[in-house]
Amino acid sequence: MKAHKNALLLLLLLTVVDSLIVVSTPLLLKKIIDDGILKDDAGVVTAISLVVAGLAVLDAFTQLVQSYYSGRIGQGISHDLRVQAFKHVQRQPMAFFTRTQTGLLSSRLNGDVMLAQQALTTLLASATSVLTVALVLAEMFYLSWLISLIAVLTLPLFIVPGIYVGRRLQHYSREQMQANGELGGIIHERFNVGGAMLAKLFGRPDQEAAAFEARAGEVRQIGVVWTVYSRLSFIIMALLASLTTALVYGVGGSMVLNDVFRIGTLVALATLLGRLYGPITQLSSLQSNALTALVSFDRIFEVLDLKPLITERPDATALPVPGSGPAPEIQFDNVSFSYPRASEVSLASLESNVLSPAERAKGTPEVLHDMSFRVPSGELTALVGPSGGGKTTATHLVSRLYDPASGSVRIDGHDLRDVTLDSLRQVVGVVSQDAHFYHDTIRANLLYALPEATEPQLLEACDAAQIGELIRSLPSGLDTVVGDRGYRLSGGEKQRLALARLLLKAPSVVVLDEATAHLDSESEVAIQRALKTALRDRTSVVIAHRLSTIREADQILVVDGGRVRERGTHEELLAAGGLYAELYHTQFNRAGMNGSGADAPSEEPVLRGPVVGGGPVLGGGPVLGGGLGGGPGLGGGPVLGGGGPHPGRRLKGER
Ligand SMILES: Nc1ncnc2c1ncn2[C@@H]1O[C@H](COP(=O)(O)OP(=O)(O)OP(=O)(O)O)[C@@H](O)[C@H]1O
Repeated sequence: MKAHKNALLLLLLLTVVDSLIVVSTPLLLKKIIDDGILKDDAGVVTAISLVVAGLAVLDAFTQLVQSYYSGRIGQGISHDLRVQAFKHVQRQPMAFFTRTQTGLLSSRLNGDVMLAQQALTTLLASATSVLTVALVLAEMFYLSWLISLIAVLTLPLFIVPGIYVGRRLQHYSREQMQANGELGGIIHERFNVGGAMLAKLFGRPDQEAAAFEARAGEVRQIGVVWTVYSRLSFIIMALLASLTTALVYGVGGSMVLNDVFRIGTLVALATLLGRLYGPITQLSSLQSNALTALVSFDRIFEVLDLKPLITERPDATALPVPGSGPAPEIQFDNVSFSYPRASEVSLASLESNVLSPAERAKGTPEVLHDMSFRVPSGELTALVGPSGGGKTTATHLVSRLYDPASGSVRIDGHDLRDVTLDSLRQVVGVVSQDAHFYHDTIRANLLYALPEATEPQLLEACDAAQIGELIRSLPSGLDTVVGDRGYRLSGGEKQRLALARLLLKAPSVVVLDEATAHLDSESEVAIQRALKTALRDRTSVVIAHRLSTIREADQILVVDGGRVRERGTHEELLAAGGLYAELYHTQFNRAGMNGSGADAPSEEPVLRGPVVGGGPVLGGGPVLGGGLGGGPGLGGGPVLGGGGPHPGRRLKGER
């Protein structure tokens, strides 16, 4: 508000000028009639008419400038709010985004800000009416107290319905906003690429359309009631204004006949009355506008008041920049963790399936229990284990998407809660299984990691990630647009592009969720090569699904039930004959159905060579590309060659 102080002062000044013009015109009209027309003085009539015309033009100009400034203030405040809310939501933890429905959030950040701004602009305009009303009433009392009293006595008839209608409007505004937000949420969820695909494969379009229509019907219903209420106040006021004008002419006319005052005074009073109802009408909607603004501000501040769960300490220190020394080591010290409860991280009104407050406050079960391990500098630690064991959760703690409930996660001895978020982001690079890309060019998506990267740097990273040749073969090269969420790239291409993005960022710690089933064998080979480059000299934690990666690991952690059950190298763990050995045998036996024995030493770890599909998968998902040890495996025969692109090929979906 401070930033808009000057504009506000100017607006106030313009309001004074406008109000003075409004009250001076009726006095001039009185003079034209009483001193000009009634006294047959053409000079007075002409002169004063010209002054009235001049004032009318000045008034029009004043009002124009007034609306510019009130608009500027309203828009300025909404701009500040919008930007502040965006930055605030950026700071929210992942848990906020996993719970929040995007459509509702976007309606909050867009729709509510817009409504608040509209209401605020109208409010500013009508607040200026207060001065006009005061001056008009003062002048009316000066001209005739009786007629003014009649006018004042009618005021409650205007204000009472205004208050009632305002309350109803507030109620329906809130309902309308919520319903619109939910409608937006359905559209967003059903029509983003993932949702659209799911609906095509599993959905029942007729039922979905019917459900949507029912929801849209509710929006229509609320909209109709809202429109009626918003018109109602104006209709009542227009009616009352007409009735009182008739009354004033009736009473005032007989006063003129009885020589209480002259006709000029009656015309001045009638004109003033006309000028009174305009601002009063505006003032009576002031309340409903104020309420609308309040509702919207309330909804925006509800978001702004949500404290981010992950924050940076004021005295946080920066981790050493990548490349300034050996890669740091990672340490988990007695880490226990449970996902935050709903009430801690999100707002009930932004979730589609609203839980009761008691359910929202209920604690969630512990997912990681007293987990301790060390990933030495520059080494690779593979996390394996059954699905739901806590591998992904553990990796989330390394990039501080969440904080542990007890114990600590350290990078080079620094507790992550004590380091700056910015430096942590520089040090830790993450590649998830289903890497996300913005609906933009490949170039823009890569530059997201390193905005100052040159074209040769971009291509170099792409080459190292085994995707350079493919990109060069595309008609638009780096300027090819990847579809929404990268849907025009194959799974393997996406992971390689994600690796190129990681290489550009050049973090010293890499957290990687290895791709599982959706890769063709060609991609597998390319990915493994790319991985080799990406992980070299970096401290890495990999949720490993391929035996080749697992065998490359300096250390394997078998994570099950939120605990590290076993640790060691592939050979050590096999020899120990525990859970790892069991997983290995069952998975491998499954992969090598065509006769490769459980311990067949034949599969070549892909990380080491250009050839060969995969081995068995530990910890989830079927295997693509069979092991060399026997037969084709689950997903196809072994592959030779480096997985390069076919010349001139196009992206998925391109014609
Ligand atoms: N956002 C979340 N909120 C609440 N619980 C969660 C959340 N994400 C995961 N969990 C729970 O945490 C436990 C561990 O899940 P996690 O994803 O870490 O397992 P995982 O070992 O990575 O499994 P997978 O191999 O299938 O990916 C599971 O019981 C899961 O249901």
